[in-house]
Amino acid sequence: MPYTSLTWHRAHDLAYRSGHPLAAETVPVDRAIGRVLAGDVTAVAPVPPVDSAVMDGWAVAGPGPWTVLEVDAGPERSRPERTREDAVLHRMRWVRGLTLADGQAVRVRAGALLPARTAGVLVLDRGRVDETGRLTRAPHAQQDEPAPGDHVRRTGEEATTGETVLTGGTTLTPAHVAWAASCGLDMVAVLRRPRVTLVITGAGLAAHGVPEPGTVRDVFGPQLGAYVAALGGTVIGMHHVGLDDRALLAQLGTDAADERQIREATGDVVITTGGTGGSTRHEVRGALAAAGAEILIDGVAVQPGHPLLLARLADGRMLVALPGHPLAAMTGMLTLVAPLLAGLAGAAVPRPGHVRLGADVPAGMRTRLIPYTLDGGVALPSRWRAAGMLRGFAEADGVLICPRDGGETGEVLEEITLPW
Ligand SMILES: Nc1nc2c(c(=O)[nH]1)N[C@H]1C(S)=C(S)[C@@H](COP(=O)(O)OP(=O)(O)OC[C@H]3O[C@@H](n4cnc5c(N)ncnc54)[C@H](O)[C@@H]3O)O[C@H]1N2
Ligand code: MOO
Repeated sequence: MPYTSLTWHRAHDLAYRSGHPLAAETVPVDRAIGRVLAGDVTAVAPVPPVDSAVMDGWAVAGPGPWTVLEVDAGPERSRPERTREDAVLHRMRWVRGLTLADGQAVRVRAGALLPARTAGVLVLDRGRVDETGRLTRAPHAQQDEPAPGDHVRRTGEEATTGETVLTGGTTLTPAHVAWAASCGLDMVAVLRRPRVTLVITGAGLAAHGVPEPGTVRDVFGPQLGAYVAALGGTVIGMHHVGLDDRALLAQLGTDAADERQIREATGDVVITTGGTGGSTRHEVRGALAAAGAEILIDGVAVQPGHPLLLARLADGRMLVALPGHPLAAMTGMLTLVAPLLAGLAGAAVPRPGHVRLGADVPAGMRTRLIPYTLDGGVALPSRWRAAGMLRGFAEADGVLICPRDGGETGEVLEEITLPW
């Protein structure tokens, strides 16, 4: 038996837990932002991989004064096309093979590789080189500087080879990806994004312009794909299904007979809109029953979005049926689709935040999901919050989860921040 009239929190939790994490795939690090790591990532080399200078100056060994060693000009010197980069690379190769003896120094720039046996870096304005190439400390420098290790970034000071540098389950940010790159990684294993098929049902849905009286402009076609993407899914197909064909919902999947149906059958989630409430309430449910689907949730105790459905199809895919009323569908995405996709993607459960009310909300029949705007740090509930309205949601900074008893100005309520 499906759960009926579940509380928002229980429905949200059940949707999260009903999605089993998908298989992993390996992707280049720079394509992994926003993806969820399939497992721990370890450093393939120490970070940093070599000792390097933090400041411009001289790498020195021994107490000083020092003789500043100079690289010879190199074999390419005579070549007219020799670039500055050639010279830098030539110098780098020279430093790589160099071991300083006590009393020797080499000029270095910030970030540059240090020769072996470097004790520390004497900062540029704290040393003087005379015309014979002899380096001494400037009059204002301390007599024992640089101290051992001064201005040196040591090999492995951030991470050692094999150390765990990112943990599985992390949703990768640009900063994570930069860190993975500096740990020497080219590829990372991430969980596959959930693949979603959209099925928009209804009669008289107009794709363009101002609809004739009695028809409606389709508001799901233009935005559900982007909404799904913002929640971490990938839309693999979008279908418009007329009223007479709602029963066809049952066929989207298992009995694939052509290439298109096979593609759909490999998806993970089906989202339908319309046909969930009132006179049409048997249409989607009937199609699901005919397909042998297991209905997990039939109705959530919220407004708008009460007639939401969550089902598991016979082939294992999950189906969310959203109501046709536009705001009810939009908030239904936050109630069931956001946690379902997070669960499938292996990401953490999206937890509600908190915000202080800037106006009273009267009591209602159920928990209400109310679009709000932030004004000076407090939440102003939108006037445009009925199930058929989109204006409040379009302007919103988030959606309040307002209890049945309502809320008073100054009270802190739970809220869901929008994913865009
Ligand atoms: N007698 C009862 N009537 C209704 C009940 C009820 O319990 N008893 N529940 C109401 C609630 S709550 C909701 S929510 C709606 C759910 O409606 P459906 O899911 O059946 O949606 P449709 O009938 O397919 O469409 C309703 C309405 O929504 C608009 N719509 C639909 N699709 C689109 C679209 N792609 N773009 C823009 N607008 C769309 C359109 O105005 C439809 O007429 O049921 C209540 N009724
Ligand atoms: O749940 Mo319905 O969304 O109130 O109109």
